[in-house]
Parts: sequence; C-alpha cells; structure tokens
Amino acid sequence: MPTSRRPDSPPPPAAVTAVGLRKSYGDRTVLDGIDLRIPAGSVFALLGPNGAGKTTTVKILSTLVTADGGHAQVAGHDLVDSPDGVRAAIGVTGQFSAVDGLITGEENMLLMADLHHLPRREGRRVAAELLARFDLADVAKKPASGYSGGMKRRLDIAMTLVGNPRIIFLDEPTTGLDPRSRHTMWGIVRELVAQGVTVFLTTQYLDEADELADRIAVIDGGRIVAEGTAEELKRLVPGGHIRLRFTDPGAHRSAAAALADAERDDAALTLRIPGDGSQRRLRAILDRLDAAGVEADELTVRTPDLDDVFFALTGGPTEPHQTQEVVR
Ligand SMILES: Nc1ncnc2c1ncn2[C@@H]1O[C@H](COP(=O)(O)OP(=O)(O)OP(=O)(O)O)[C@@H](O)[C@H]1O
Repeated sequence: MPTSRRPDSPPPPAAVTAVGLRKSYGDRTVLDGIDLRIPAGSVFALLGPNGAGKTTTVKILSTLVTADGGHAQVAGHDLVDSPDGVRAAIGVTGQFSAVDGLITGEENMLLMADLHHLPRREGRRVAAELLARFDLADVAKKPASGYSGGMKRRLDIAMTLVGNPRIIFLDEPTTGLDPRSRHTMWGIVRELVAQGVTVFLTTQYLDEADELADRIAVIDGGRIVAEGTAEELKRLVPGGHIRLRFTDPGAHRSAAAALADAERDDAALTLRIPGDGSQRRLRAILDRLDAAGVEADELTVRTPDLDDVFFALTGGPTEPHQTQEVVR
C-alpha cells in the first residue's frame, strides 16, 4: 500500500528533482528530456518496457553516468557540482549485484562497513543487525555464491543500508524472483519507507508499481509518457467491461437481442458489455439474461488496470491481461 500524507500538511521537500535529462549513445537517443520531482519519504516507480531508459536514468541520478543535457538534484546536491554529496546520501542496488559470491554474506557486509569507514566493532554490530533483519543470519557464514536469487537481492540491499542512505535506487528489484521472494522484497521496500527512506524503483511489472508506489512515471523510448498515482493513471483509460461467452450460437443470438448495448463477436460467441463490474450492474445483466431464458457459459469482469494504461500509452502490454473471473 503506498504511503499516505495528511491533506493539510505542507508538501515534503524533494528527494530528487530532474529537469530535461538527456542522454545519447552514438546517434541513439536513450533519454529525451526527463523531468522528475520525487517527494522525500515516498516511493516512486519508473515503469517501462525493456530498453525504455530506466537503468540509464538510475545511473545518471546515482552519478555512475553523466547526462548530456539537463540538470538534477539528489538529496539537495547537484549531480554535477556535488557528486560526492549525492553519493553519500544514496544507495543503489542494480540488476548487476554488488554481492561477491566468493566470500560469505557476512564478509560482504563487513567489506561494505570498511568502505564506509565504520570502526571494526561498529561494523560487526551493523552487519549482524542487518543480516538478521533480512533473514540472512543463518547463512551469514556461507559463501554468497550458494544463495538463492532472493537471498542475493536481500544481501545486496542489506549491503546498501550499511551506509544508512536516505534515498535508495532499486533497479528492477524483483526481476527474476519467484512470487514469494517478490513479496518479501515488497515488504522490505515498505519497511524502508516507514523509516523515512525515499525509494526510487524501476520496474517492468505493473502490479509492483501499483502495489508500492505513491507515484508512477511511465517511460517509453526515453520519454515520460504519463505520470501520476496508480489511480490517476487508471483514469486515463476507458472503463471496464463484462464479457459473456456462449457455446450455443442460438443462446448467443438471444442474449445479444436481450442486451442491446453489448458489443457482439459472432465468431467467438461472446458479448462485451460496458460496465464497472459492480454488483448492481452484474445483477441487471443477469436479470435480462434470465428474462430472455438464456444462460452464459462463462462470465468475466474486467476492470481497467495498469496493464490497460500501459497498453494505451506504450502500444503494448508487458504481461498477459489479468481477468477476474467471477462465474464459470
Ligand atoms: N553504454 C551503452 N552504450 C550503448 N547503448 C546503451 C548503453 N547503455 C544503454 N544503452 C541503450 O540504451 C537504451 C536504454 O537502456 P536502459 O538500460 O536504460 O533501459 P531499461 O529501461 O533499463 O531496460 P531494461 O529493462 O532492459 O534494463 C537501450 O536501447 C540500451 O541498449
């Protein structure tokens, strides 16, 4: 559930602002003028298909790559004037993990503690605390190469937190993880935000953005094509519908006659009726079918979701459409 703010409270300061960020590789424009404003303490999702420019945005904002144009501030530090200030305030975990598989989880953590110049005793304390918090205490003394994908991601985030960053960039944190590990990762993100950390995540998964983000920007071909809350984005697309499927052509014909506002597909023997899927709307449709003496073989309700937004804005879905089936 995204974090919420009291309506009368002043807007929080920005953790990240970017204006007109541009980047090209050769003659290929990868970012074509990206504007962002991410309030401190919120979760922001940059949602886009492969090659949209998500990782490039993260690399620029985390000072790993220089932009060709535009400017940005992260944690109040300008990327160009104060890259060290930016680096001191952020943590980044990417698709290419910082975890060294040849050493143990604990050794990876202690290495990070050394990089942050923590005194030895303090480093051990922080490492042990974070390993426990991320459910890695039992495997702390085993080489990280034997960890599962989810464990490696958790270790990666734990390593990032050694520096106590106020802003964390998570580049596709759940790509390749099984559903359980994805949910664990979502829990971790929520916990971070509860502690006041700002989370900037990139994702190809609409449900992930929907689940976690206060605001979502949809990026496609290096441009932000829409930005808003999940609800605002869903309002951009036409409403849902109720779909009836028949096996008997006669029943299909009778139902079509009874439901004059239905869109009819004679080949598939389906009817598609605009509607919000509310109980009242469903009852009205079923009553009309009953009155006509026909019964549908399948009834599905489809409410607009981020898939639809994605489809409308980028010209293609990233995942198969999910339908909520209510009667079969
Ligand atoms: N160092 C580079 N040299 C040349 N092209 C690059 C370089 N880095 C990225 N690109 C190109 O820039 C485009 C955007 O890449 P980017 O990694 O930012 O996309 P992405 O949205 O993160 O996609 P993915 O989900 O696949 O990681 C891609 O077409 C990619 O091939």
